[in-house]
Amino acid sequence: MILVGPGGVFVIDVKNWRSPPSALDGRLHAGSEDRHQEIIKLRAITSRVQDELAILDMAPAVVASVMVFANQSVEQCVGTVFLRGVKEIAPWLAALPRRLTTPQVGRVAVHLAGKFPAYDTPDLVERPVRVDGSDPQQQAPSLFDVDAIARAEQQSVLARPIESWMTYLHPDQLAIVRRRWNGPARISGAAGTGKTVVGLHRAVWLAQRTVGKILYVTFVKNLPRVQAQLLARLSPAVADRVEFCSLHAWARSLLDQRGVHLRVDLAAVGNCFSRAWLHVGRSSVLAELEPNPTYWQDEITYVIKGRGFTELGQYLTATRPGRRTALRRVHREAAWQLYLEYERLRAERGVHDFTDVLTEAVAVLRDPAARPRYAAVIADEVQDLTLVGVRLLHQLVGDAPNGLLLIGDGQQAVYPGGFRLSDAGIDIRGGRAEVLRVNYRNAADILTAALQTLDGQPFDDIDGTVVTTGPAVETAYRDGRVIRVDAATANEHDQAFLAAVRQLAGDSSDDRRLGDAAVLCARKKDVVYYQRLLTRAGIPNSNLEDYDGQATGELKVGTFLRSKGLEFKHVFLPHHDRDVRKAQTGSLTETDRLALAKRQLFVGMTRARDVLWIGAVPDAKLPRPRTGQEAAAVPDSPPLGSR
Ligand SMILES: Nc1ncnc2c1ncn2[C@@H]1O[C@H](COP(=O)(O)OP(=O)(O)OP(=O)(O)O)[C@@H](O)[C@H]1O
Repeated sequence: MILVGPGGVFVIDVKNWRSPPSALDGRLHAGSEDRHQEIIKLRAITSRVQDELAILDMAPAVVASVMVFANQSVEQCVGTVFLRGVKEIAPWLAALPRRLTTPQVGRVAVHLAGKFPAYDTPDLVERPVRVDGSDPQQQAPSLFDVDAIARAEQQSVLARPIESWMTYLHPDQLAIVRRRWNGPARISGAAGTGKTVVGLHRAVWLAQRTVGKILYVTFVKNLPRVQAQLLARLSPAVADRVEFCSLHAWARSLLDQRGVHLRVDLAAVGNCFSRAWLHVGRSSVLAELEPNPTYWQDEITYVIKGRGFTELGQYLTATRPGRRTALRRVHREAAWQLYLEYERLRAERGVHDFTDVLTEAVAVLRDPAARPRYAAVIADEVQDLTLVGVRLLHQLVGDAPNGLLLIGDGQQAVYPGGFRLSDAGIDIRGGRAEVLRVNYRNAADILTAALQTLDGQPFDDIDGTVVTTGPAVETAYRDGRVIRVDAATANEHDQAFLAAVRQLAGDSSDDRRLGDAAVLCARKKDVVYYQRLLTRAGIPNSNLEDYDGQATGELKVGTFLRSKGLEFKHVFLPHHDRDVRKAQTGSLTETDRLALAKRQLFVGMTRARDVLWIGAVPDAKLPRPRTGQEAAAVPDSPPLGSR
């Protein structure tokens, strides 16, 4: 039976077993008898229904398999199949959040009725008879608990409605979700084109067709929580089959399980770098090229260690994707000396940085027996991983069909440096590079303003090409606006900012408008500053680091980096251009600093769906560029891979 309702489409198989159903080792049993074949048959029909619904652009996640048991009380899952007793089924269906409107239910039902014609059944006239002659209609217990269904319906009404993308996809998105690749694949596309949406649907599709776990990793540490929430709403049946984790957390847990304990201490490694700079960096040719040691710290993190170089020869001949400042041989030799000194001091202190965690995990996984088994690995925001990180993921599934999926957009790379997939031995040729082109998130004015910030600057793509033109992207039409405030002083700027936030909150008790808004800043210290300012003004706010995707009434405050992959109806960017202006130091590495600051700002701007507020104090004097020595004492970018 196929049931279509507001909660989705359900392929239902009704069983009348004597023994209670149960799941043993992931297989369906009736008492002690293995009846898993029934699950396989049901899944096969579900898959046919999914194929038919793809014609209506409907995502596979909409279709669920359910086995209903007469005479049994059961509420559990076997793989992705729901088992429900006849008493449980109705309240369960009634409680589901609404996915389809009434007209959509009608369209889907008509379409499926045409594809799956009903069996002819003889007209049965049911005439229950009791031997004692009493009227069974009067005495039979009701099939459903009407109160329970009413309570469940109430629950459904209160539940957040399912977003449209959880049900319907663009034909290009849907085709990618269902594609069969014979090796690693990659999805790219400009901001807001639904890359993560496709990644989540793909995870569901894979989970429905495999038995192993799917690993879904990203670089940012708060994003996995949000993505896990989304997947649980998209397809509750597969929620425990998909493991969401940041790459570093995953690698650390792997090392812990294998008994390899590293002492990751960011303050200590930062100190090791500062000392290494004082010993061998600041008196070298490096300081002439760029006196701010942060640039060289990044060179070690993202280029030398991030790409896993172990010999000077490798570094001397390497191209440096993501960094355009030309380094001559003397500079590379000096950077290598700085790296060696840093490593010496680090080893002396017995501390490790984040890259060490990934490098060590790669070493552990060289032994195939040490590799955890995954049916597939999906990496989101892949442009922010280092080469070592991508190698680690590739080790887990190799070139298996549908094994590795890399999702990302080089234009949104927020860390310096980069890599090419070919350096990781990953080949995506042969129709395994997909591009998405419709932006669903940003109002057209917001996207235009964000692209103007980038000013057409080229960026290095992980496929090894340099992209020099803006992305070909259409916006799905939506109203929205960009509000620009140029203030004369910082105080005036902040007053305008607070007035805009207050206006958003209004005087109403509806705190949802604040809850779907964020204040994004380039630096952590600005986050602290704006949280204080908001708190003093009595505006409820919370740090984006603590956000897990659950709706709250608080205004979120965080850095551009923490906002990766997220989106809000309203976004405020106080002093939005400060880092871009600061990057224009006139130093020889200005191109790299400027490109990075612009990409980070671009990420912040493209988090806004409807309204983007951007403040600036155009005439503000910026602090003079620091000398190498001062900067060494106060690192101004994430220390050696802090996330
Ligand atoms: N088919 C769709 N129908 C309706 N909305 C969609 C669709 N696909 C995506 N969206 C909307 O676009 C938003 C952006 O999608 P998503 O976060 O997946 O984009 P992205 O390409 O990963 O973005 P970014 O790279 O900027 O983080 C989603 O939250 C969703 O609201």
